[in-house]
Amino acid sequence: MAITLSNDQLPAFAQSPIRVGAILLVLGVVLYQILKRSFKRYPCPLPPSPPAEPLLGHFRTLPPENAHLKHMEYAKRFNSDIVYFNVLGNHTIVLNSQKVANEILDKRGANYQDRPGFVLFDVMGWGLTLTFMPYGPRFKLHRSALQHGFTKTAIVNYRPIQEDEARQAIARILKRPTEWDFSLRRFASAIVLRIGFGVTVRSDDDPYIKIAIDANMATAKGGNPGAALVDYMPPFRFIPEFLNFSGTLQHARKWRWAIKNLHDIPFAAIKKEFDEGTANPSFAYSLLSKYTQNEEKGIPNQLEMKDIQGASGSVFIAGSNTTLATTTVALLNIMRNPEVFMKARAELDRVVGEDRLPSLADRPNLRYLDYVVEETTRWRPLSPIGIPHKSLKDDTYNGMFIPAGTFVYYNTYAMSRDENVYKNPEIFNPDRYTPKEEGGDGEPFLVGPFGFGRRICVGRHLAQASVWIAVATMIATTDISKPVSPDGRPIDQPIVFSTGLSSHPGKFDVNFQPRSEKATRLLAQAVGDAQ
Ligand code: HEM
Repeated sequence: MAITLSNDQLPAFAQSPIRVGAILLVLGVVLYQILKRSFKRYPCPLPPSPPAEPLLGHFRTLPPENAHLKHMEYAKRFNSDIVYFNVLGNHTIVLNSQKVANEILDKRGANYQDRPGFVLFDVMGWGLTLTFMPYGPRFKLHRSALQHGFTKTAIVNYRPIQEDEARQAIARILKRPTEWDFSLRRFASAIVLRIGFGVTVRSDDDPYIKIAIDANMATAKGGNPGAALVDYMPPFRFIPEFLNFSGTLQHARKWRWAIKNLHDIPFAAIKKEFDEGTANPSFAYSLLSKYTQNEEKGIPNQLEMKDIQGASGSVFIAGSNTTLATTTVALLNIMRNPEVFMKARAELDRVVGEDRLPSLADRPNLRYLDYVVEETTRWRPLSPIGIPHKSLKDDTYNGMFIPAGTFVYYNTYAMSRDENVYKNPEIFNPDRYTPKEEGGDGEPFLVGPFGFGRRICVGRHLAQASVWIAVATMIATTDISKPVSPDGRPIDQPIVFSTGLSSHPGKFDVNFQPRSEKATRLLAQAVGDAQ
């Protein structure tokens, strides 16, 4: 018996013949690409991989959640620290050890400095953002400008900003302890807005905070970079809206305004102040100065105005949520491990004393606090399987073939749990880095949390300094412990980490108490009337 469906019984996408045609066309092109890549012959075997399905390859094998854990299992099962996947015809490898990540991404970095196309993020308005930029002349210009702007030496200029924002944040936490997460969010956003664009956040309801929240939300809801349908089918980005059945592409188009605001509003403010000669020093300021000097000398500018705007926006998007999540993980561990808290405070008291607040100039003398920050990024790397690189040319490693265009993920989480390197890796233990000559285990710092090779995080020194000063100021002025139940027992809270390309801890409660009247006075003097 034939079943006939009326038009309104069909799913929405099937009600328009043009839509159906467009979908079939997209599917046809995808199919062609999958077949073309899947049946290609290579000079030597690809790295080991689990069984694949026809056409889909490993599309359904790759776990959408907690991928780092599944990849650790695969590495064990195949006894190989490189595992291969074919995702809809795209070659993908996952590097599961520090050694292989160094060999491939560091030592052969020139070949692995491309990125997969982050088309959705481009549509959203992040096209001039280094993190999502493919290898090419524009990448080189942005990379060089940002690398130069955030060297260990260059960031010394930003210390007063970091110290000021850390003190303001801790003073606010002591006033409104239950809103500690908002204070840390404001801290992380304010630092990158001040350093990136030279604009200052003056209150909790400052319009810049709203701009930052909107931009972060729009970006987070875009899903994982490189994982949307349009990332696999770039021409699909031009599809007219009435044919657009992709929720993520609809979202990206709808929220472009938020990313545009983030680029336009702070930049217009700094540009005006720059022209009037009243701008504060910032990354945008230094690029604008260079631009003007070149113009005056008649030297052609390689970075156009829109590049300066994009590169300053990169500082915000790459530096705000990352710094927030890392500071939050540090706080979580300080709360859970009273012995770490007491040891860090004893070190601060010994070196800084109680008559002033710690500053970044004290950092070389406060080694244990450095270990706390290093242990934070090892214990819970922000990007458990990294932000993927892409290879430019065919390569062979240990008899395994890595075709040009392969997406390369690095499993930093697996590296952080490598028992050949880290004893009891689940334990948060900053002392693991104490040198052997001093009776410690002399375990190495983990470099993977900030990536590898020619795409390594350009803001890593700045980020570590921001987390460090927040933690130092917190420990010096505030007693931090677990909340207690009505019968006086400390409450252990289960913490859920979000999964995806970056992993953030969910909200938890903390018992914050002022350490002493003196400490509170020092904070109040330092922040003045800032709220
Ligand atoms: C604790 C905080 C941070 C963490 C954990 C972090 C981590 C990372 C990671 C894993 C990558 C990818 C590296 C790779 O692909 O190999 C990256 C890239 C990047 N980070 Fe950070 N980051 C942090 C803070 C910052 C800050 C404050 C800035 C500001 C300047 C920044 C700017 C960038 C940029 C521009 C890139 C893209 C580099 C490229 O693609 O060439 N990051 N970061």
